[in-house]
Amino acid sequence: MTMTTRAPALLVLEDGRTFRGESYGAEGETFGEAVFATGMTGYQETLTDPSYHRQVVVQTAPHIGNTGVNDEDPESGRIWVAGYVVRDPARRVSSWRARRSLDEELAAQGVVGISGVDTRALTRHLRERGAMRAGISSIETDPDALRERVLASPQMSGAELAGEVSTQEAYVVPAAGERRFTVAALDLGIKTMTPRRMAERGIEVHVLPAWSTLEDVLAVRPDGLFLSNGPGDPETAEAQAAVLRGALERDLPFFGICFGNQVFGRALGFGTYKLGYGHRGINQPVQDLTTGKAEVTAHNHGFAVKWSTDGRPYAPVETPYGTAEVSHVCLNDDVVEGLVLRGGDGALKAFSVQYHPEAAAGPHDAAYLFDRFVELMERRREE
Ligand SMILES: NC(=O)CC[C@H](N)C(=O)O
Repeated sequence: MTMTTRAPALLVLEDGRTFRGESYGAEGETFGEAVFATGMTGYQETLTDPSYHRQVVVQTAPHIGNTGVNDEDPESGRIWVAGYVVRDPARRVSSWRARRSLDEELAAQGVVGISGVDTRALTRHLRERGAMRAGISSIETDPDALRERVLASPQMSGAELAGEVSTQEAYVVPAAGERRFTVAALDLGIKTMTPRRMAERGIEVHVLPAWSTLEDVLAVRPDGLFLSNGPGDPETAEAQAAVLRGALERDLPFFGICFGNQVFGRALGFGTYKLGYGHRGINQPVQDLTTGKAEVTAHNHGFAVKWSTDGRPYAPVETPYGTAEVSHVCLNDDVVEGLVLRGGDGALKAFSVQYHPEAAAGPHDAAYLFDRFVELMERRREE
C-alpha cells in the first residue's frame, strides 16, 4: 500500500483560481461544487454520504487516508463525492480495520481526486468567495480550457438530486429486539446509520423511494414519518413537501434530518436559501433553545431555512398546521438548525434538525433527538 509516482493534476475554480497537484484516486476529469469539510476524522463516512453527490469535497485536515478503508464505516453502497481534494495523503495505512488504501478505493470506484493542494489556502478562498463550481483534471494542462468546462457545468442552486441517490425499491430495516413502532422513512439520500439509530430504539423502518406518495407512506401504517438528509436544492423538493403536509394534516408524528429539515421548513411555508459556504464538519456548536443546552454536532449543509425574522430572538410563526418555532441555532453564525411544530395545547407535533444526530462520523451529543421521536410517537399513541 505504498504510493507510486502520480500524474500531474489541475484544480480550477470557476473564478479562475488554480491549484496544481498530483492525481489522487482515479485519473480523469470531474466537475462539481467545491465545498470544504473540516472533520479531522471520518473521511470514509464523508465520501459515502449521498448528500455530497455532485460536490467536490476539499478536506481541510492535511493528512487523509491514514486509517485506510474498512468495510464497516461506509454510509451507503458507494462513494458519492464528485471529486476529492487533499493535501498530503497517507503513504502508509495504519489500522487493524483497514482492508485497502483510500487511494486504491477511490481509483476502484472511479473517483477523480487531486493531492498536494494547499487545502487551507483553498478553504480560505472558498470561505471568502463562497462555495463555487470546480474542475479537477489529470488530462487537461491548460487552466483556461478547464475553466471553460467548469463554467459550463451545472450549478448546485436549482439542482434536483434526491431522485438520483434514492433507493429504487422500498426495504425494511427491522427493529433490534422487540418492535415498538413503525416508521416510514423517505430516502432522499439516507445514511446507513440513520435507520440503525431508530432500529436500536425498537423502530421498524420502512425506507421508501424519494418519489413515494402519501398513499405509499400510509400503506405501511406508520406511527411516524421521517425525511432524510440528501443532496441538492431543497427548493426542488415540492413533491416531498406535499407528502409531508398531508402527513401533518393527519397529525402523523414527524422527524426530519438535514434535507428533511429544509423540506419541513418549506412545507410550513418558509423559504430556503443558499449559505455562503455552508457547514461541513464534526465540531459545530449548536444550542437547543428548548432546553438551553449546547451540543457539539456533525454538519453537512449548504442550504438553510429562512425564518421570517432575521437573527435571534426567532419569533414563533402561526402556520396552518400549528405554531412553528426555531428550536436550534448554530452558535457560530445563528443559522437556523432546527424547527418544532406545536399544537394548540403547546404539545410537540413534529420536529427536525439541520444537522446530523446519527453522528456518522461525529460526536453523539444529539442522539437524544431519536429519543424525542420515540417519545412523540409514544405520546401520540396514548392520545
Ligand atoms: N446533508 C444534507 O441533507 C444536505 C441538504 C442540502 N443538500 C444542503 O446542502 O443543504
